[in-house]
Amino acid sequence: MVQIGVLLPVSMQKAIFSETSRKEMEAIAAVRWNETDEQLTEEQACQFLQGCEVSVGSWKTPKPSRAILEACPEIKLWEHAAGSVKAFFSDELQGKDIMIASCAPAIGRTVAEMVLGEMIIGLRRIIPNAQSNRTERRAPVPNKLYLAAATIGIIGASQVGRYFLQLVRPFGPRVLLYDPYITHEAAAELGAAKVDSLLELCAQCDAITMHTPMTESTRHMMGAKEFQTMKDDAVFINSSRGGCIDEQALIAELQKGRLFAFLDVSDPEPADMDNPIRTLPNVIYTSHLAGGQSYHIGNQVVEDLKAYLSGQKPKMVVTWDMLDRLA
Ligand SMILES: NC(=O)C1=CN([C@@H]2O[C@H](COP(=O)(O)OP(=O)(O)OC[C@H]3O[C@@H](n4cnc5c(N)ncnc54)[C@H](O)[C@@H]3O)[C@@H](O)[C@H]2O)C=CC1
Ligand SMILES: O=C(O)C(=O)CO
Repeated sequence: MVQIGVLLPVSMQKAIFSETSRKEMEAIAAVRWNETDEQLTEEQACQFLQGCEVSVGSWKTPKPSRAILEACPEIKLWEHAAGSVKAFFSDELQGKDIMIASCAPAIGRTVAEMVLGEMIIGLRRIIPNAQSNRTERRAPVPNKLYLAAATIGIIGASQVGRYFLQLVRPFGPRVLLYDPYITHEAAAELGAAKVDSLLELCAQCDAITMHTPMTESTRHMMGAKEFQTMKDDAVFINSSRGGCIDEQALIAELQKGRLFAFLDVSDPEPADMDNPIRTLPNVIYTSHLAGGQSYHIGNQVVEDLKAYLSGQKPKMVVTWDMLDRLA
C-alpha cells in the first residue's frame, strides 16, 4: 500500500477531514498522521516522511524543500491542503520530479459562499439600515436592489469567480466579467458577458467582486479612476488580495459615503489599527476568513489521492508555466 504522510497539525486535520473522509483515506493508503499540534521543523518533516510517496501539507507545515525531497526521494506528490502554492516554486524545486497539487478549487467554494452572502446584504442595504435603527425609531427603508434586478461584475474568471457565478446565476442578475485571459464565448458559456474594459464594468455594475491573483498586472488594478467610476451606492467586495486594489483610493470614495465595501483582505494584512477600513460605517472588514478550513478541502485531498493512485491527475496540478496567472 502506498504510504502517505499527513504533516498537518492535529487541529487542522480535525478542521478539514470528516470521519468519513479520514476513513476513506485510510482505506486506500497507509496513512501516517502527524500526532502533534506543533508546526514540524524541516528536520522533523524529513524524519516523518521517510518512505512516503505522498505528503499532505499546508502553510503550517514545512514546504517541499530540496532538503526534504532529497531526504525522502520516494515523494512523488505534494498535496497542498490549502490554496496558493506559488511560494513553493523556488529554484529549489527546479528539476525535481514532484507533482504539486493545490486545494484552491475546494477553498473557492467556501469563498464564493461568503461573497454571495455579502452581495445580498450589501445590495439590500441591510447594514446601514440596522446601524440607523440603533438611534432612530424607524430608519427609512432605503432604495435597495434585488439580485434579479442588479448588474453585477466579477473581476477574474478564477475558480472562486466561477463558483460564485454558479451560486449567483439562479438569482438572475445580469453578470459582467472582466478577465483578459477568457474569451467572449467562454464567458458566455459561464453565463456572463465579458467586458474588455475594467472601467466599463465599474460604470455599469451595482456590485463588483474581485477574484484576481496578486501579480504584476493586478497590483492596484482597482485604483482611483475605477473606484470613482463606480455607481453611487455600489457594493465592492474584495476577498482576493489587498494589493489588488489601491486601498487609499477606495478609502477616499468610502469617506464620501458613496460606496459600500466588504474587505476580507488588506494591504498590509492585518490592517493597521488606525486604518479607516476598521471604523468607517460603510466597510465591513473581516480577517481573511472567506476561505478558511472546511471539509471541502479534506474531501478534495481524498479525491486527489484516489486520482493519483489510479494513475490520473489530481484536480489541480500546478506547474511552472501556470504561475504568472495564478493566485
Ligand atoms: N480570502 C480568502 O480566504 C481567499 C482568497 N483567495 C484569493 O482569491 C483570489 C482568486 O483565487 P482563485 O480563484 O484560486 O484564483 P485562480 O488562480 O483560479 O484564478 C485567477 C484568475 O485571475 C485571472 N487574472 C489574472 N490576471 C488578471 C488580470 N490582470 N485581470 C483580470 N483577471 C486576471 C486569471 O485569468 C484567472 O482566471 C486570489 O487572489 C487568491 O489568493 C483564495 C482563497 C481564499
Ligand atoms: O488560498 C488562499 O489564497 C487563501 O487566501 C487562503 O485563505
